[in-house]
Amino acid sequence: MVDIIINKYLETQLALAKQKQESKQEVADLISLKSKKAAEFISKKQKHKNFQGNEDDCEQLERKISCPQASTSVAKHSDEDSEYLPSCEEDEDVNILSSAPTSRTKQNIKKIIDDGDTTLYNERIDKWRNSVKSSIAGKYNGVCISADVQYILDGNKDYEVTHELQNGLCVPNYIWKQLYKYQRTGVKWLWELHQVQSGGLLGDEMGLGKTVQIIAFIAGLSKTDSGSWGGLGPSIIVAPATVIYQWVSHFHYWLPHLRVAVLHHSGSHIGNHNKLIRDIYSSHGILLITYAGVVKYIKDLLMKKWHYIILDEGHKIRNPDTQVSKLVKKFDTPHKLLITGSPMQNSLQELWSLFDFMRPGLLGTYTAFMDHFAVPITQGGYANATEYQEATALEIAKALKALITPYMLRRTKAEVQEHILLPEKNEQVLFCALTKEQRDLYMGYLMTSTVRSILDKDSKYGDPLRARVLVALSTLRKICNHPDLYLYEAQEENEEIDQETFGLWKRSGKMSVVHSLLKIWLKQGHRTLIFSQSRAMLCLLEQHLQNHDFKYLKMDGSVSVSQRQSLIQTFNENAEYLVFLATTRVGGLGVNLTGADRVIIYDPDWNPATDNQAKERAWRIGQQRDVTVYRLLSAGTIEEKIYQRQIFKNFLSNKILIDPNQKNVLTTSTLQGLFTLEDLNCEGDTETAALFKHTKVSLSDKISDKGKNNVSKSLSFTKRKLEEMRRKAKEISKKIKRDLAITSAGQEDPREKYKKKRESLLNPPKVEEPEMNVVDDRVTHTPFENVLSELDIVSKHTKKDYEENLLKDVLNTQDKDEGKELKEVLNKKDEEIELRNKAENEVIKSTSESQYIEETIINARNEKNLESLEDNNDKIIKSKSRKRSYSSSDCEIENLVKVKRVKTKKQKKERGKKYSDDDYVLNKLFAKATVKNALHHDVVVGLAEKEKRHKIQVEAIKTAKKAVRAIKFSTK
Ligand SMILES: Nc1ncnc2c1ncn2[C@@H]1O[C@H](COP(=O)(O)OP(=O)(O)OP(=O)(O)O)[C@@H](O)[C@H]1O
Repeated sequence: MVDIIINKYLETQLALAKQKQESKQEVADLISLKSKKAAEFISKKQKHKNFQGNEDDCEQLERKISCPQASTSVAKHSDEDSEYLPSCEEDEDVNILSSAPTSRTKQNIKKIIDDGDTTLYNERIDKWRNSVKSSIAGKYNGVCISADVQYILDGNKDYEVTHELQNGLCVPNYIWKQLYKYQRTGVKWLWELHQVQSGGLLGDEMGLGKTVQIIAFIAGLSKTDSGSWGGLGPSIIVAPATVIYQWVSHFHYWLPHLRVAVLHHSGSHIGNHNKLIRDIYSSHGILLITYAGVVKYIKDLLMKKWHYIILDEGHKIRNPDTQVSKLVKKFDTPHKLLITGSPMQNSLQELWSLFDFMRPGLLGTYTAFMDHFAVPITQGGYANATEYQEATALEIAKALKALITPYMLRRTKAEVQEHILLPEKNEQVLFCALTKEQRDLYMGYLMTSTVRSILDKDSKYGDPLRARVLVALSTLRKICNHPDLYLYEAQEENEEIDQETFGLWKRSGKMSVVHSLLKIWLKQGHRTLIFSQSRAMLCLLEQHLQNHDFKYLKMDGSVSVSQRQSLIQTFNENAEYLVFLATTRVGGLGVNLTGADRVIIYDPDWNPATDNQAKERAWRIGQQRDVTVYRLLSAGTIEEKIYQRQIFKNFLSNKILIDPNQKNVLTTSTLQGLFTLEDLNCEGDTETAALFKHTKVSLSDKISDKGKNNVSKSLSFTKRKLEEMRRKAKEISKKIKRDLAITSAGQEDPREKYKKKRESLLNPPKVEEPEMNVVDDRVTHTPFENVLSELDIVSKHTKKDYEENLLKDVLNTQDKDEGKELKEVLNKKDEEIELRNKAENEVIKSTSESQYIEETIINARNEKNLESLEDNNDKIIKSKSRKRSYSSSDCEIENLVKVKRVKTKKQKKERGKKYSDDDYVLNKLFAKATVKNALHHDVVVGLAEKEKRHKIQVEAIKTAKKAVRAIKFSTK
């Protein structure tokens, strides 16, 4: 009877598997009707909508989910949050110039005041002088703290003395002495350029103090009587809006006597801007201006001859065709400096544009450069390049590097680590599973007419392909972030949203990861920066933080420029704020956010530099704690493709800036490839994880290995005790056999029989392809298998639960009569199981004991004051009877058979010590199956294989020489 039922069950399962296989081909039918309808509806709506005009949506969304900080009177800014579209050149305050400064943050944030207003400037100077006087007299008045005042307070007498460089630049001692060695080299290099009347590019990695080096150099100029200006002449610094006030505060600290005014509506100057330009010009001060400001005031600025023009985050002019790039090149001075930590981001033409500003002609004309340098280097960079192309690319890259090296100074953090002693940084890419809802929406959207029209070569749609592709990609990215960012578009204007479920973290794979991370980090005492491309996503994250009582600050394009720096300072100085939310474009550039030691990059940008800039906000001089960066990617989606694109771009810039020998592993991607949802491969890897297998973080291995090592090293039972344990295990094993023999006398061992059946159920004939589930079996099984090997007998208990579940499943799949029969069988089975339980419990007891013993010994090994393992073992054995049960209710995660270990308080504490915070976090994420794979980002981007010697090398060198000749010729 049992046989028949089980056979029937098997047949049903096979039929189900077959059905599944068939239905996979018609995946459309699997998609929930609601999602499909929504996808079509939104797709239609998008056709009538300008794909960039989603600022209004964002404002509305903020109001609808009633973020308390959202004000209804917020001025509309089209800021840098270009919401998922490839990076553009716009400055972030293009529209802010004409609008009144507004803020949605209710925190009491103090504004930083520039020297635009003459009276305020004079007041500041008076305060500073008094502070200097009082500190010299040993009675510091506590009013103004600047570098020189601090220097005096530190007991230094030579605050007025300067350090003279070769050929006369005199840098005040109080600055010079505080510079790191490599920063002094930087100042010397700037002075050399100055003497040969040349511009240059200071390209040190983010956070190495480029601002400080520039200020030290300016301080030197202001103290040096040389050149036609007799020292420092009036100068302009152009910077992104967010960092304008950071410059002000740096100048006020390092060089307090200098007048520094902001030409922006947020500045302290009131009235005609020409008056401010005149004032600053005549006082040989510094005029700070945004990139958008340059466009606005260019005529008035060009009326005067300036001593220096310095572009901070100068990569803003990387596109030679933008208005601002063309305008900044019009300033008539040889002293042009460009500062950026990301000199090359997407393509080689960017490098040309930067050099065209500060060293015009060095790289020839644009066309010559593209033809002879950019094209061969890029071509040779693809994985499918011929050997000749590769060799040529290498030689030309070397030649280019040699050309630019004298005018570009770039040091990496690794190179100067011995000076700055930065803490460790751990950067990983986490591949997060989509939720079922996201997956359905994603697949649904891939089948809409919008996507079909893109992929259909004979499409009759009239609008340009690029625009349609951008709309579609942006939609897919929204789904990856949170289903509601997408579904929201389907709502009518006045429709109220369901406050209960709207933006719920559980509905998004990546948000679930953020939720887990924040919970753990709160306990571990970390503070976090979260960057997203999109203001709308930030809104959902904000709502989540409010719902969970996280204290946070938020900075996006709607925060007024004058308050951004104060907001940053508030976060850095005030540990009660646990999270700083920012859009990547506003908060990710140029600012110091060292108050945080954890960074989450929620969604990837097409431009790797944007994400790199963002993560560098925390890992920079001033950071005291180890930093961990997590880049979140939705597995199998467009986000993986974006990440791959980032890697290629990184490779390209590394080839020029670091090592021309760098080799690429990526091929070009097709349009079709962008519009797919990739499944995991047979090894459970996402596409990118498979490509960069060697960079994978395999935490489960790490932990189990650690465990194993510890166990093997720490097994120091006495011979007598080991014998005792072996004897006990044998007894138990005999008892089990006896019990089973009684229950199945004369029959084939039902346990064996059932085991066989179960095996065939668990491993049915290969008709079914692995399907990518919300919970990733493979990831969850890996740790499980590792645990199995360690806890062989214990795992049987959990396997047994699985068997029971399988049988229960049968009840749901059969019709009623069969169900009755099955119930009877199940009851019988239950009896068998109960009997077996009894027997196995004995085994489990002993195993849980030995497990407990093992763990305690591992922990005990780490104790400094461990008396003796012998004594400890005795104690453990005495207390063993108290710690023994494993129950199926311990299984917390869907599809995951998890063995919960029994832990004492002491063990928990020790465990914390044993694994780092990051290991613990990843372990949790893997266990929850929200993360499928993790890669070490640094290893992925730093792929530097040793170049093979090619026979055609000589030929390549010749071509490179020709290219250099062509460039030179083109400028004549
Ligand atoms: N010699 C120094 N002494 C003390 N602090 C320093 C020194 N050099 C740099 N710093 C501090 O290090 C931090 C980073 O410096 P800065 O903002 O100049 O870096 P950056 O290279 O311009 O970064 P980014 O490229 O991100 O704009 C700042 O807080 C700065 O005050």
